[in-house]
Amino acid sequence: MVMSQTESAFADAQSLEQDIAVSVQGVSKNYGAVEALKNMSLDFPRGQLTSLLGPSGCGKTTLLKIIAGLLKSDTGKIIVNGKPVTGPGPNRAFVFQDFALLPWASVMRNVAFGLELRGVAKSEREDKAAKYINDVGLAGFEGAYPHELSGGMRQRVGLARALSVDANVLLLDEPFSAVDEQTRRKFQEDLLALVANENKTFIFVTHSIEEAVYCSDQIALLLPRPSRVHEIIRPNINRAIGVESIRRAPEYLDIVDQIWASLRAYVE
Ligand SMILES: Nc1ncnc2c1ncn2[C@@H]1O[C@H](COP(=O)(O)OP(=O)(O)OP(=O)(O)O)[C@@H](O)[C@H]1O
Repeated sequence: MVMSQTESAFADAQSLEQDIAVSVQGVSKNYGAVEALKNMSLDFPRGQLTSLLGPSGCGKTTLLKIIAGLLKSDTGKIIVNGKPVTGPGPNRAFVFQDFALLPWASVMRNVAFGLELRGVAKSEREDKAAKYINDVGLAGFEGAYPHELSGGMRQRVGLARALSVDANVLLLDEPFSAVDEQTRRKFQEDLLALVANENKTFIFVTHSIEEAVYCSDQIALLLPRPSRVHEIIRPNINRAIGVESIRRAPEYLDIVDQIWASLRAYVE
């Protein structure tokens, strides 16, 4: 039997054997009577971008916070680089939805802030911050303050700060939700370049099926009530054909349709 690309995207995920950076093992979390996560298990391959995709309320942010060590699970454990998570740690950096920048500090200080908290000397932290300011496309804005920047630029500051602390796991909670479509697309390209060049593990919450299929090595499709991993999909998009061709390619559109079919019942 010949498998379609869509079928093989789903099958590949099952036969995957890889170096796992983050492993979620039997994690449950209740908020009072609300079962936000129920016995969830999920692995995140090292050096890859995994999206958490699913309808509102399926526990994506909760899972991200538990991985970050900002929230305790009721049952189960999180293993990062082979060790159980007991709280926040330097191997993970969180990029918040609202970017969480210091309004009174320049771009340079904001980006270097994580290193400042760790006691890294000023010249060393500014060298490092300068590299990531450049990598996220903000060269020339080192002295600007958050209120002088657009939403997209502030988001880049948040990302540069997360990159500069040398965490090998980056947790991004809907980083593209507050920006216009054009900025979002540019940012997706930059993110893909970072994934290719940085050998870091990216865990990325999104509501957008198209974005998940375009950007991800792996998509964990979560469904609610009770929240669970419905499917793991590896899109295997050939990015060499260029953005515009990808967005029209039948294999890309097939995966988008198949995910939409799974989600439809929960959003109508
Ligand atoms: N602090 C809290 N107290 C009570 N209930 C909460 C709390 N945080 C989240 N919840 C509930 O837990 C469930 C999962 O929430 P969570 O924010 O993790 O979902 P999500 O998939 O990230 O949602 P969204 O896509 O809307 O951001 C939801 O039903 C939410 O209302």
